[in-house]
Amino acid sequence: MTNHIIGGTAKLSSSDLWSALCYHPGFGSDLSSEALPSSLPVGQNSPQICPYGLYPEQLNGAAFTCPRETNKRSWLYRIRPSAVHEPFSILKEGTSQDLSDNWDEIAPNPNQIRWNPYPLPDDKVKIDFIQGLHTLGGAGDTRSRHGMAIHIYACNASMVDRCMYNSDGDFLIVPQLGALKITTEFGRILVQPNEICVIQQGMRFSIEVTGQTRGYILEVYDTHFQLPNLGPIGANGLAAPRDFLSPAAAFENREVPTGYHIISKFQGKLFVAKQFHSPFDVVAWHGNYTPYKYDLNRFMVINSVAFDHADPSIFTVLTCPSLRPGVAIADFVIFPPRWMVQEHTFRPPYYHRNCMSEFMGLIKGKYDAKEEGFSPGGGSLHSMMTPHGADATAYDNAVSRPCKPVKLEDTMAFMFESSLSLALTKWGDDNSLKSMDYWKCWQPLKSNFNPDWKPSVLQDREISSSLLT
Ligand SMILES: O=C(O)Cc1cc(O)ccc1O
Ligand SMILES: [Fe+2]
Repeated sequence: MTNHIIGGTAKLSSSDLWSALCYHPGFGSDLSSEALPSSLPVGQNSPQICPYGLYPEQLNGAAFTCPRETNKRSWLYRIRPSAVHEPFSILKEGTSQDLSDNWDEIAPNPNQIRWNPYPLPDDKVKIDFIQGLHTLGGAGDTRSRHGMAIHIYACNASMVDRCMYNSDGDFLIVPQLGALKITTEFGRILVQPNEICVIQQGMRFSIEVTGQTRGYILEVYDTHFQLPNLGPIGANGLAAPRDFLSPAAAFENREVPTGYHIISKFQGKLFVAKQFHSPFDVVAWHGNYTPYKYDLNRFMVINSVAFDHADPSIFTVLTCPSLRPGVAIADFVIFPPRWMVQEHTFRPPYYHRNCMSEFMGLIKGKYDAKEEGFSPGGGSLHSMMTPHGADATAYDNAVSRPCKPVKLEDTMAFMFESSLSLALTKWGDDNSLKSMDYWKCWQPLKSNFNPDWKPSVLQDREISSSLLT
C-alpha cells in the first residue's frame, strides 16, 4: 500500500492529522510506505543518491544473522540521518523519577497484592507520558537483554518537542483511560482504550494526550512479540494477523531552533540529546520492523463449550518467547466479553498456584474472579506459587447459580504472565496505592467438607448438573 500525504504535516490542521489515518494491515509483514510519490528507491536499499535527496538508514531489530523467521529490519528514507544530534546526557528534569530497573529496592514480597486504580496527575500540574512513567516491578537485566518490566503511565499533557525511544526492549502499551496519539518515525497511530500498541526497540515516538490519561506497559528485554501458535485450533482463531495495523508513512520537515529533545531509555536510565529538527522526518520506509496496534474487540475467543474451565492460555494475544519451548518471558492475555456455557462447572478462574508470575489489569467492567475491589485502572500481582482464585463472594455465586448460558459483557481484563519471578519497586510497594485488605477476600471461604457424603450421590457430573438446573 502506498500512502501519499503530499507536503508533510505542515499543511494539515492538527485535528485532520488524527482523523484521516490509514494503516498497513498484517502482523510482521514486509511493508512499503511512501508519503511522497516515488520516494522509495526501487530495486535497492542504498542508492548513491535517493529520491528527493533523502538519506537511507537501516533500523535493525534483530541480529543481521537471525534466521528469516525472526529477522527484523526496516529501511527508513529520511530528511536527515538520526545521527544528527548533540551528545546524550542523563535526563534529570522532566522525568517522574519513578522509572526503575533496580529489582532490589525493597525486600521480596510473596503476598497477593492488589492496587487501587493507579493515581492520575493533579490537574494543576502538566505531566507528559515520560514524566508520568512509573515502574511497578520487573525482573532481569537490560544489559544481558533478558527480563521484563511493568510500568504504569498516568499523564495529562502532550510531549512537546520531545520524543522517546527504548534501547532496552519493546513496549506493549495498554491504554485504560484516554486515547494516545502516537507520532512515530513510521507515521501516526491513534490508540484508544481497548486497543493496544507495540513500539519496538529503537523506534522513536512522541505522544499527545487530551485530559487524564492512564494505562499499563509491558516491557520485554529479550526478543519481540509473536503471535502464539494455534496448534489444534487450526489455521484461524485468537488474534488474526491482518488485524495488526502499522502506520502509513507521514513526515514533518520542521526545524526546531529552540531544540528538539531525543530521550533514550538506555540500560534502565533516561538520557537526553538535543537536535534542531523534528526526528519525524521519514518520508518513506519499507521492511518488517514497525510499530503496530491491535483492537482487542477483534480477538476471536475460543473457550470450552462443554464443561470445565480452560486455562487462560487460550486468550493469548501476543507472546514474547523464551528459549525454552512453550515458556514465555511474557504473554499478553485478555479476558474479553464472551458467552459462558460450560455445564456442571465451576466457571470463574479456578483456585490456583502457578510457576509463573501473574500481573492483572482491568481496562473496563468487572473480572469474573472478583466481585469487588478489582477496579478499572487498578492491578493485581499473584507471584510465583502465591495462591489465588475466585474471592468468597464470586465462589458463593458460582456454586449456587444454575449453569445456564450467560454472556459476560462490557468487560476487558488482561494479564501479563511471565516465567520470571517479579520484584516490586519502591513505587509499586507503596502502601498508599494498594488495597491492604486484599487477603481478606478469601478468608470467608469455609470448609464444606462432609465426611458423611455418599459416593452414590452427586458422583456423576451429569447428576450434579441436573440437580442445579
Ligand atoms: O488468576 C487469574 O485470575 C488468571 C487466570 C484466569 C483463568 O481463567 C485461569 C487461571 C488464571 O490464572
Ligand atoms: Fe491465576
